[in-house]
Amino acid sequence: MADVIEVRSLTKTYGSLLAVDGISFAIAEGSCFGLLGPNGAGKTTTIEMLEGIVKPTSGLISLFGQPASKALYSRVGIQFQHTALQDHLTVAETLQLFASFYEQPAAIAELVELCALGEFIRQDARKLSGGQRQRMLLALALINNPDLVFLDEPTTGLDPQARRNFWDLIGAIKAQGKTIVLTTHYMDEAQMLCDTIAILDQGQIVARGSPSSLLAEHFQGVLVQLPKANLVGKAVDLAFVERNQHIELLTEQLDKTLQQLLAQGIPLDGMQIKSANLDDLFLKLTGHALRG
Ligand SMILES: Nc1ncnc2c1ncn2[C@@H]1O[C@H](COP(=O)(O)OP(=O)(O)OP(=O)(O)O)[C@@H](O)[C@H]1O
Repeated sequence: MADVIEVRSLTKTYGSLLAVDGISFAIAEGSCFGLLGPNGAGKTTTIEMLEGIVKPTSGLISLFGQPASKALYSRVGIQFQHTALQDHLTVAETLQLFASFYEQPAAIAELVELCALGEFIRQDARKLSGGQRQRMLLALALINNPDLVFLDEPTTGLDPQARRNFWDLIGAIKAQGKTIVLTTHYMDEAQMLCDTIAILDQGQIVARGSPSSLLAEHFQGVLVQLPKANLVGKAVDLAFVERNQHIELLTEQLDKTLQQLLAQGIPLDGMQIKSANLDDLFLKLTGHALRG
């Protein structure tokens, strides 16, 4: 499949600060690509360079197989976290206003159905719930019928149900063959939606691939977590790492590990067994937690 975005040695400096440090990656057509990382990692700067909003210090960005140019951005839609909306317009009027900016806008009725805006289409666009507002902003991002859509933390602040509804919506957009670039602070969201992720840390990509292949590559087995209190006065003869209030062991042989713990007199009360997730991956790769 063709690459919709190709980035080579992309760098952005602000004075002496190297915000994005020579990163390279490609995003395949029709895929959902997630850019992840802690605060200050360089995600927004990277996305804004891809969106044509911030000028790179150096490096190359190709869109749809050609060097990025103003004309190619007509095929791009962007859902901003903060979009200025005009006062006293309903959702329907806001959609019509944004559609009027384009020669060939998407069919509004289809967007209303896709983004489930029908229930609140006559409401003031500035007086919507968080989930409703995000769905409307997504419809606005799709109003020029783009082939490539940027979603910047689209579910931040939404309740779990509204987040899940939004995930379904992203799935529906993907099913239309559009390519999606997503930033999110929610690792479950990235794991659920993204075909490929890149984890940024201090301006560099520290891991890139599909969530499942990255997890399989870095974690063979399961994680066993035990409260630290269980270890008081015991000498543990197994490799583990300390987390906040518990220790964590990675094992491929769960039976054997549990037997070893019991043989060393370590109680298993409060034990949890889990598969590694993207938070664990980030911690392993960088030595610090993805969220503070
Ligand atoms: N316009 C700017 N001028 C100076 N420094 C900037 C500017 N924009 C970003 N930075 C700095 O560049 C680094 C990367 O910032 P960026 O906003 O890209 O990170 P981020 O990963 O998006 O973080 P967050 O999750 O907090 O939004 C940070 O150290 C930030 O302070």
